[in-house]
Amino acid sequence: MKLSVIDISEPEERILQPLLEAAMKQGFLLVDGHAFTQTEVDELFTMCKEFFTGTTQEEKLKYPIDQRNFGYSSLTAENLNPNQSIDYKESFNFSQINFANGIVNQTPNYVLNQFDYTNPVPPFFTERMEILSQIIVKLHAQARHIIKLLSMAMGIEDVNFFLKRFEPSVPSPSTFRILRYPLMRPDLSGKTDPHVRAGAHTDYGALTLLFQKEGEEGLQLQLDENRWTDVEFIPTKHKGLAPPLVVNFGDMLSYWTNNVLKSTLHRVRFEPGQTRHSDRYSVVFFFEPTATTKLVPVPCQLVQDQGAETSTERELTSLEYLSSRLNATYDYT
Ligand SMILES: O=C(O)CCC(=O)C(=O)O
Ligand SMILES: [Fe+2]
Repeated sequence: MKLSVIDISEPEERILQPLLEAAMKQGFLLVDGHAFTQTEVDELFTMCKEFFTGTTQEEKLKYPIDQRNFGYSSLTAENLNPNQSIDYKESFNFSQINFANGIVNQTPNYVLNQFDYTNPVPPFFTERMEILSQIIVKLHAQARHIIKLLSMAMGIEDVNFFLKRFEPSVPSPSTFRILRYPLMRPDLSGKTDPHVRAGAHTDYGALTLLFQKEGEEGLQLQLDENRWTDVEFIPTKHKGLAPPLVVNFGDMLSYWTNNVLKSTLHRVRFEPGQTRHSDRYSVVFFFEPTATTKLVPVPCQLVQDQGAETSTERELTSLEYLSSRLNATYDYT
């Protein structure tokens, strides 16, 4: 299936309607005309591969994922859909990011009151922080641009409504994540689908940005009950740019908008007939409102119409919402 492509370098009046439609109907779209060059994305993927394949397991395990969603998660540690499948992927998450400068593990530790736990950043990444920070700052800026377009498309009176709640230097639970899905997987107790790498899930947060890589298909969406479709690769229209970013909407944004914006079920699966010769790498940015943002329904007609019968008394913050979902996923030890 080909997703709608929204070129954010085009005039707003041309893209707002298709953007809103994709957000409401598919919950997934591709964003072209972004700020990433092919060269920098290639460099980023090379770095990921070097980290996962060039670091010993002993070293990786010095940075176990913690309650701030920072650190390493080993091959079978996270199960997105434990009833149906066992995931087979390893990842490293960076959180507590100051998006004004892209420095990770830096903003005041907003969960320190609850968990006095601080993973350091592995030397592999501190040595490469300049490239990483540059990418991270850009991802945040791109996500802000997309969410601003969305606020215009949704007809929110204050067009800066979202921008004010996604300030770069205010602490947020946003996370930058790199992943490796191994080509081969062992028979994990014979339980369920051996081709799954990441089980069916919806994302927990607001907006997810994902780099596409040619020849690295595997992401699938569920648009109707029990029908999975592959996200097909689509090249950019701009010379020198990386392919369009895959953008999807998570449960928090759906909740915040009384389900006007769709959070779509997706998974990563290597289909048996596919000619795949190597592991798959993935780089994901989870863009979240600042930690204390209250998720009271977004003030616009579209959302109000939808939520006539739901309470507007909600006081849950962005951090509370996300933490409860993450705590249900990980077994932090
Ligand atoms: O690697 C991918 O293509 C998807 C990853 C994903 O869905 C996630 O990390 O939430
Ligand atoms: Fe996801």
